[in-house]
Amino acid sequence: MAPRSYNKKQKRAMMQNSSKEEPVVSHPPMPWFGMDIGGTLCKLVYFEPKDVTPDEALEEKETLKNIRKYLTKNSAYGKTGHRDTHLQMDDVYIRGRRGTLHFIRFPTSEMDNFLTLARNKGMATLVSTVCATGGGAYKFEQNFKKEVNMRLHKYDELDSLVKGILYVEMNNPHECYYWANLSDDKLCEKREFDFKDPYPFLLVNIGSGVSVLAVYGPNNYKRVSGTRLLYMDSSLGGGTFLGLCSLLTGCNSFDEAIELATIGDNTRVDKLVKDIYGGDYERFYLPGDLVASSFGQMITRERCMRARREDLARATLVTITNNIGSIARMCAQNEKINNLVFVGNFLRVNPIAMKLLARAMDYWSHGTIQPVFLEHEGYFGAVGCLLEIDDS
Ligand SMILES: Nc1ncnc2c1ncn2[C@@H]1O[C@H](COP(=O)(O)OP(=O)(O)OP(=O)(O)O)[C@@H](O)[C@H]1O
Ligand SMILES: CC(C)(CO)[C@@H](O)C(=O)NCCC(=O)O
Repeated sequence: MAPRSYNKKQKRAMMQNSSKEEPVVSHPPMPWFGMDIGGTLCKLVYFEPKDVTPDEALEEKETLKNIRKYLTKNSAYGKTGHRDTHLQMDDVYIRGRRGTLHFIRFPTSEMDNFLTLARNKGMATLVSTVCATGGGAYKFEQNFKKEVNMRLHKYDELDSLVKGILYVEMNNPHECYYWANLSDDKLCEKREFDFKDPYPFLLVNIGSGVSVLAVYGPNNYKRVSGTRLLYMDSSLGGGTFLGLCSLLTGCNSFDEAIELATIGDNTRVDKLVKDIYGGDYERFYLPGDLVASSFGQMITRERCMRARREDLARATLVTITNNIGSIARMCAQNEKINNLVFVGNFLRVNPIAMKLLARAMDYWSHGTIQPVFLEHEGYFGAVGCLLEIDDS
């Protein structure tokens, strides 16, 4: 992958929706939202126009003004809604309009409360359509119609994911990074990565479940992993981690699970090669520190009593992450693709998992695979479907 050689302005001109030659089109009415309603989290991307003309401002309905103020002045909405202010993207173009992208998330289980709030804020009085993707775009379609008089324009989640990644990467020079100095935890750090000429790349989306895509070009990809395909079953994902961790530790949130895992020690829970061999299994080059059996120590009462909540959280994180890493590696081998990109909210506030994945790829590929991570982790589907906004 060669060094980045185009500047912000050139990149904008390259964007499909902001070409100067493109005829002026009429846009759907504001507000413009993209929603990715996933199995665990609902991601909402809001485009705030910054090029509003005085005439437009005069015409703007009071409700719309209030909604804009509510969304952009707060960073917490109720008990569970959050705006990720550190991810905000200013000065971006969508369909020739200049504005700011705001990134908001809330648990999908709170959908009823979200719809009630949206209705109370007057959304139902705005004749509006929302671009939506993810399974929830289908599951909650009628609720949107009934509660807030909104028609959902549904888009496929994997199309939106790829589209969103390409758009965000084009508009944010600091989007991609990798982990350098993996062998030394003290020196291990994030470094910017150049994403120019990335094709083909294997895209591993770790949400509630895991989807693996082989991406050959902007509009050319295939889903290579899933239960319906013979050689891979990826039903362990971020949801499995959170589910198991909640059961085992009694934690109440993903953030708490990660905090516990950060101070935990999985070797008090897992059985290592050295627990079995007393050292390395030299004949087959298995180092003593390798996990031979995840949770393998938890077979005696005494060991179970000694394992702390944080150790259980760490062991759960290591088990699930390594499993996902193996699937990614096998897919990469099968598809003969060396560029790997990991996304999805499982990686949110989760450097442990990212470094584990990076180390696993490095180890198994003998240094030929260097996985890339993206700052906007789980928001690409929502961005991608927002870009679909059209006159329909
Ligand atoms: N605040 C959070 N609450 C719950 N889970 C979180 C949170 N932050 C990160 N996660 C992790 O992210 C995962 C969800 O990721 P993501 O939002 O990408 O997927 P999703 O769209 O909900 O799922 P799917 O695409 O499979 O339908 C959870 O399973 C959990 O592991
Ligand atoms: C079902 C989806 C696509 C929803 O985003 C995702 O959770 C997933 O890819 N799960 C893995 C399902 C499988 O094993 O094919």
